[in-house]
Amino acid sequence: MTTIALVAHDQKKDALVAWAKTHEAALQRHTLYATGTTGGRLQAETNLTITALKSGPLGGDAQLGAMIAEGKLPVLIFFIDPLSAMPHDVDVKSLIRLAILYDTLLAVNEETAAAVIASLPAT
Ligand SMILES: O=C(CO)COP(=O)(O)O
Repeated sequence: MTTIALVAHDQKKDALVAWAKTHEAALQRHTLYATGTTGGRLQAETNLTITALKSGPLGGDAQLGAMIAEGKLPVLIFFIDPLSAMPHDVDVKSLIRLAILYDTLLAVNEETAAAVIASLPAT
C-alpha cells in the first residue's frame, strides 16, 4: 500500500476523475489524498476513499508539499493546466519543486499516471 495524492486544476478535473474511474481498482489498493475540490469530485463520482486536504489555492498544495518534505508522500499525480494563470502559482511551483527535490514519483498526464500506478506494488 502506497500513499498517493491526486490533484487537478479546474480545467483538468474532468480528465482526472475519468482517469481515476478507469484506474479505480488499482487505486483502491492504496492510501489516497487529494486537494479539497479535487477530493470532493473524486468522493462524489468514484467509490474511492480519499482524505481531502484544503483546496489548492487555500493551502492544499502547501500541505502536500509538507507531506513530501516529511517523507510521507512518495507518489503525486498532478494534472496541471498549462493554459491558465493561477492565483497560487507560487504554491504550484513549490509543490513541483519539492516533488523533484525529494525524488517523488510525479505524473502530470494520464499516460504517465497509468505507468506510475502500474509500477506500484499491489499490497
Ligand atoms: O489548485 C489545485 C492545485 O494547484 C487543486 O486544488 P483543488 O483540488 O482544491 O481545486
